[in-house]
Amino acid sequence: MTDSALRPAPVLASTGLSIQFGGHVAVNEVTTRFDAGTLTAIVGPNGAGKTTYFNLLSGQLRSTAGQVHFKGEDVTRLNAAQRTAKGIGRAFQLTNLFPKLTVLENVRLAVQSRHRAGFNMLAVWRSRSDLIEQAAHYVSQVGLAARSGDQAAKLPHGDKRKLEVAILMALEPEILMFDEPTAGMSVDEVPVVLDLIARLKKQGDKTILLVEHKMDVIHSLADRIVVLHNGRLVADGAPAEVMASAIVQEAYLGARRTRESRRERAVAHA
Ligand SMILES: Nc1ncnc2c1ncn2[C@@H]1O[C@H](COP(=O)(O)OP(=O)(O)OP(=O)(O)O)[C@@H](O)[C@H]1O
Repeated sequence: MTDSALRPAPVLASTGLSIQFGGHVAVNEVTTRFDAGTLTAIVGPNGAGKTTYFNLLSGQLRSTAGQVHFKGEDVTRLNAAQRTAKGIGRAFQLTNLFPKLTVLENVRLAVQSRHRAGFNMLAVWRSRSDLIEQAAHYVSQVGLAARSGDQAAKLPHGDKRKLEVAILMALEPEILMFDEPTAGMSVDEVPVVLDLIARLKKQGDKTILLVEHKMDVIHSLADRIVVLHNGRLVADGAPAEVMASAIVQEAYLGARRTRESRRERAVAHA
């Protein structure tokens, strides 16, 4: 029996996935799979196509070629809401918060929408206090219990990002996608969100995709790294192996080194 015959079916897979904006191919025939219970970091230089690839997986963008499969089902033609209902959840950078509602109300709406998405008729009879209790659980998991009654709009940036994570958790998706979850956070806020992602990973039943620039974050969390460069997948494997590969040194670290050496030269000349 071959290895692939022994391997369980992936939770999410892309096959030849591509998108073109005018003459520019932002994601170019990306074929890969994401297995249950793993955390994959998607890395690459600025403009490599990471966010666009995320948009194609979650349905925010329609591909110009290729397919997306979720648990074996072709979801390529489904829109973002339909994919969310199936279990592909994505934390949005502040765009899915209701600014006038409180922290708890925002999360409660996510809990409610999950019950409706499952066509759970019992949900109709579910008491309001039950929904609130569930919402409060997620709010406290992200460390926002003290801010439950605050309006989302009035939260500092870091707390808004935590609220996004609470909303995502409340949807209880099988796949959790985070696009630079700590971007714009202060140094003391970063560990809270990373700890949350680490805890989600420890549960073992979630498939997590993470676009991240911070190498220390990737090293501490990722089981696997996928590298995009100019829209193409150029490396895919265990973190140590991928980071040591010549193509990554060239495509990703090379770009960073060039910036660093430019900075060093500037300092030397100063
Ligand atoms: N809607 C769009 N229309 C035209 N070009 C786009 C669009 N979205 C992305 N692009 C282009 O596609 C390429 C990939 O962009 P993308 O944002 O996916 O890169 P990224 O790897 O996420 O970059 P960063 O790390 O800077 O966020 C870039 O050249 C970008 O300018």
